[in-house]
Formats: sequence, structure tokens, C-alpha cells
Amino acid sequence: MAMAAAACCGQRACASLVAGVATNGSVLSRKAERVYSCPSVSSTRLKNAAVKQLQVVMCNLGTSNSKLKSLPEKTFAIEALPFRSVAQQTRGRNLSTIYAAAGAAQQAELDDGLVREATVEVVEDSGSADDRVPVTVITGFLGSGKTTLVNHILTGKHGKRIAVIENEFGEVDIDGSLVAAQKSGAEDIVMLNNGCLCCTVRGDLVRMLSELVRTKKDKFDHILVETTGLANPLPIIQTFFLEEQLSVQVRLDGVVTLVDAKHATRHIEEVKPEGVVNEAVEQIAYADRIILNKTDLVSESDIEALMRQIKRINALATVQRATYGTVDMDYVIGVGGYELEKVEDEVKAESETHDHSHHDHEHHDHDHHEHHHGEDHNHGHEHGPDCAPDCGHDHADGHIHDHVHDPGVSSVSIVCGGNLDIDKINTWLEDLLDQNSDNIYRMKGVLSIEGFDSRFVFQGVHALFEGSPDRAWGTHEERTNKIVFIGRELDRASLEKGFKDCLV
Ligand SMILES: Nc1nc2c(ncn2[C@@H]2O[C@H](COP(=O)(O)OP(=O)(O)OP(=O)(O)O)[C@@H](O)[C@H]2O)c(=O)[nH]1
Repeated sequence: MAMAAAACCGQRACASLVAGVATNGSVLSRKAERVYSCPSVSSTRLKNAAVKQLQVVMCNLGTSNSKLKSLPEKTFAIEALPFRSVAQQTRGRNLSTIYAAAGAAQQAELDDGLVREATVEVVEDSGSADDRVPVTVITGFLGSGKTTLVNHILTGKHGKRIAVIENEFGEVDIDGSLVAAQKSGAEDIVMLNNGCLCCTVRGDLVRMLSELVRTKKDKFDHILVETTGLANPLPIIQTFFLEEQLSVQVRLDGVVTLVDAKHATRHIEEVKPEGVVNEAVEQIAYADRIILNKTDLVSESDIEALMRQIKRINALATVQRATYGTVDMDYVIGVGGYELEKVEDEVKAESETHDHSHHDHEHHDHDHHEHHHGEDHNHGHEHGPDCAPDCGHDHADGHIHDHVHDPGVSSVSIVCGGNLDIDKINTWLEDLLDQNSDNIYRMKGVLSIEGFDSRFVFQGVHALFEGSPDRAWGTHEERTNKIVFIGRELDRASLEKGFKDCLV
């Protein structure tokens, strides 16, 4: 599934919950089976999709007819800021762009770049499988067991042919570190050893992936990328969405992070100078799957404490204990960490493990300092993540609170029933990403929008954001909103209040 990306949209990225289309400012019933949100990433899929009916939905001011007409037949592009409803746009807040083209025949009038009328009906046919090569990024602090896991995967009985890109600093002893890999006959092991993937050799990663796919695509089914122990996963993740050419060849299947049960706490708790990232924390925060490795070296209580610490950072990823990276292949391959179809499972699993009604998330207590926003208007108490939005304190009044919130990386989950007003949730999410996308590492959610029969799912990495209508709510299904943020300096109370203010 494609993710909208800044590079391809030419503006901050975007996706659309806008499934309904409107005339005269009113929202009509949704007709889209699937709304794609990025032209470049999904082009392969789109070419294969059976477009039943497709008309121009909406056009940004300034998007010319010729631009739309120049798109090849049976392709379309949609770009939009999150959750922006047609009503809002026609009121002149021209932040979104949704445009589509499926041959000129059904195009709506576009003379002045505004939408007159539109419907979208795109039906994905069964032959429209995504044929991009999946890539798993394996990360984890120095010595956590990454190569051991790679060897385990390469020697496993999964029937997949795997290529490996291995990033090491300096000289690498291939014979030593990847003996099993070589014996197992991995399709390709490519070394990247002149720097770190997340910074100096990112261009090399792009070239290598492209080259592998271009020359040997029929020789393997999956690519593993093993990062250095000090890599920050974010630039690597972004590469898959922002490099347009690459994004049509490969797709990021997931980030798997190894955590060394013996040493991780020390690394996680290390206080870094201002502006310096703590790689161990970042690696956990961006993970889709976490392997708590080397559990043979620590006690049960240490494992449990570390589990809690990991969950506070990343409430979305599943965590599995292991020794020598021995986990089921399904756990690391075929993760679908960026697929909207998987969002529900992840968000559901998270919400089931937490009792949200009691706000029982603990502080992410490493790397903390009290965060005083001022001394002169001290409310005489501290309130942090445990403080409910309706606690009676004004969270949004611009007053200076003596206010503790978590300056580290943590997760905030919000679960609540009720329907959301599409305009309000649009605006809230858009403002949130506008103001805070640097701090919001990942977000996933399932939403219930007033007036819509279908659920809406979305997921994002910083400003990269993708959303889509999902299946219809069941007749007896409770319409519950679930949303999970992972990020830095998340203010739980403010997020909860902002979200709940969007309820009708
Ligand atoms: N006791 C124990 N040792 C392990 C386990 N997993 C891996 N090791 C050992 O830990 C050492 C480091 O493992 P690697 O797989 O090389 O770790 P890495 O993350 O690739 O290391 P770097 O590339 O240096 O960051 C090796 O000696 C492994 O045999 C485990 O579960 N238990």
C-alpha cells in the first residue's frame, strides 16, 4: 500500500480520509472501494487495478487540465492533506489537493480548478497484487544479535529466497559474521562498509536496492537490510517513501529491532546531550517487531522490567523474547508494518493490553527531567500523563503551568467510543502534523466518522501520512476509535483533549 510522501506530492505529505465527495459543500455517500493516496508509489498497483469508474474528485486551484489529461489512461493520482473534507476545501481553505484522471471522458469540469461534482469508484481486481520486493530492515544496538538473526533467517525453512544488504563500519569479516549465510546459499550478500546507512551511505543503499531489483529480481523474494548498531532507523525508513524511483521497485515490509536483554537498559537510559538522538531508543520507537534477545543472560524480573520499558516507548510493536534470534519466520518476514490492512490488528492488540480508562501508562522514566514551563503561574501541582483531559485544569489556555510531561520517547494510546466530526478531525490532525510532525514518530488508528458506514484507518511516520476507508462497521459492532502515537515529548492530556474535542 502506498504512502503519500512529500517528495511525490510536492508538499507536506498527505493522505485522504475523504472518501465522500461533495457537491455544493455537502458530503455525499462514499463510493470508493479503495482510495489510493500516492501516485508514484502505487503506480504498479494502479496500472493493474480495474478502474470501474473514475471521475475527477477534486482539483487544487492551479492544477491544470493539461496536467490531469497528461496522466496516462487508467492511472490516477490523489493527494490530500489528512482528512480534509470537501466542505472545508470549498470554503476556500485550499490546503488539499485531490486529483484524479482516468481518461478525459469522465472528467469533471476543471476550468477554474475547483470541483463541481465527482465520484470515485475504484475496484481493485484480484490480479492487482503489489509486486514490489519487500524489504525488512533489521536494526538493534551494537552486539544485540542482528547478524545472528540474519543467519537464523537465511538458514530457516521458509522457502523464500533472500538477498541481504549488510551495513558495517570498516572492515568486515564476512567469513566470520555470515558463515551460515554463505553456507545457506543466500541469493546475494552485499556489503556496505564505507559508512553508516542512515547517513553517509544512504545513496548507496538506494543504488544497491535498485540494482538488486533491476538485475536479479527473479532470483529472490525478499531483501534484508542489516543496519549498523548505531543507525537511526528514520532516514532509512524515509528512503523507502521519499525516493520515488525506489518506491516503485521495493516496499518496506517492516523494521525489526533486536534488543539486547543484558545491556539494553543502560543504553536506553543513557542521557544524551541536547539534540543528540539516543539510537537505542529510536531503534525501539520505529520498530514494527521487537526481539528481546539474549534472554538467557538475565533474570525473569529483568526481562519483565525491560519489557515494560520497551512498551512505554513503543506500544504498537509486538515484543517477543528470544535467544540467538530464534523466532518464527512469520514474526520477521511479511510483517506489513506500513499496510493499512494491518493497522487494526496492531491498534487492537495495543488497546487490549492497556486499561485506558485508568490512564495507567507509566512515565517513560529514562532521560527525564522535570519540564517546567515557567515558575510564575504555578498551579501548585504537577500534572502529567495521568491527568485526564477533563481534570478541570485548563490545558489549552496558554497559561504557564508547572507541568511535567514526558520529554522522552513514549507512546500515547487513545481509545474512545463515539463518532468524530470529519471537519474537526481533519483540522486537528492537520494542525498536529503541521506543528508537531518532527516529534510524532509513528501514528496508527482506526476511526469512526459521523455519517460514514465504513471505518477509516490511517498510519503515518512523521509527516508521511496515509489513510483510507476500510471495511464497513458491523451491525452490532461498537464504533470505537483507537489511535496510538509514538513520539517525543508527547503530551497525553493535550492529545486526548484534542482528539475528544473532535467527537460530535
Ligand atoms: N548468550 C547469548 N549470546 C548471543 C545471543 N544472540 C547472539 N549472541 C552473541 O552475541 C554476539 C553478537 O551477536 P551479533 O549477531 O554479531 O550481533 P550484532 O548485532 O550483529 O553485532 P554488531 O554488528 O556488532 O552490532 C555474538 O557472539 C553472538 O553469538 C543470545 O541470545 N544469547
